[in-house]
Amino acid sequence: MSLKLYATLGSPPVRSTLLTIAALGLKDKVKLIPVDLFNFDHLKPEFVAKNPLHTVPVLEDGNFTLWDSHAINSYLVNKYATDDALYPKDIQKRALVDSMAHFDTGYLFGKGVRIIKAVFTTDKSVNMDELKADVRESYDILEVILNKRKFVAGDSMTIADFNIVATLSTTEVCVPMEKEYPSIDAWYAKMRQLPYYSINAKGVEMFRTVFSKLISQL
Ligand SMILES: N[C@@H](CCC(=O)N[C@@H](CS)C(=O)NCC(=O)O)C(=O)O
Repeated sequence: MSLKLYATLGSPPVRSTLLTIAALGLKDKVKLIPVDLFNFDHLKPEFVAKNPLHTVPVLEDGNFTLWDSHAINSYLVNKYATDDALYPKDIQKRALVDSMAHFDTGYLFGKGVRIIKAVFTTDKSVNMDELKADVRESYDILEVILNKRKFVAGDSMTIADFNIVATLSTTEVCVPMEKEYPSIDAWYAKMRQLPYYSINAKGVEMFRTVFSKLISQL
C-alpha cells in the first residue's frame, strides 16, 4: 500500500478525509504531503497536473490519483475497509450517502466556501449578507434532515457525516448559527465524541485563527 494525501488541515474537505482515514485505522499508512494554499502550492504546475481543479485533498494510491474528498472517502472505504458501514453497499443506503455528499458540495460547503474565498482573497465586491443567508438556509435544511435521521444519511454514521461535520464546524466560524437547531446539536454531540474527532477540532482552530485575522482586515 502506498498512499499519499495532499492536504492542509485548515480545509474542511481535507479534514473529512482525515476523519475517514482515522476511522479506517489507516493513519500510519498514509503519507501527508502539505499543500500551503497561502503559498499558492495548489496552483503550481506539478499540483495542477495531479488535479486540474487545483483543490485539496488529492489522494495518490500508487499510480492512481483522485481528487474530491467525497470521491476519495468512498474510494478508501471501498478499497480498505473491513466492512461497508461507512459507505454501505446496500443501493438505497449508499444513495442517501451520495445525496448528502452532493448536499455538502452544492449547499453547505458550496455556499460557505464563497465566504471563505472572499475573505481569503480580500474580495470586497461580494454581498456578504446574501452569502451568509445562503449558508443559514443550509443550516435550516440540515436541521430538517437530522430531525428525521440519527446521522446525516440514515441511522448509522457514514462518510457523509465526516464531510458535513468538517464543513459545518468551519462554516460556523464564518456564519454563527442564529437560532436553536436541536437536531443538529444532538448529532454534533455524537460526532464530537468520536475518539479521533480532535483531528477536525485542531483544523477548525487553525482555520479560526487565520479567518479571524483576515476578516478584521476586510
Ligand atoms: N469538492 C471538493 C472541494 C475542495 C476544495 O474546494 N478545497 C479548497 C480548500 S477548502 C481548495 O483547495 N481551494 C483551492 C482552490 O479552489 O484553488 C472536495 O470535496 O474535495
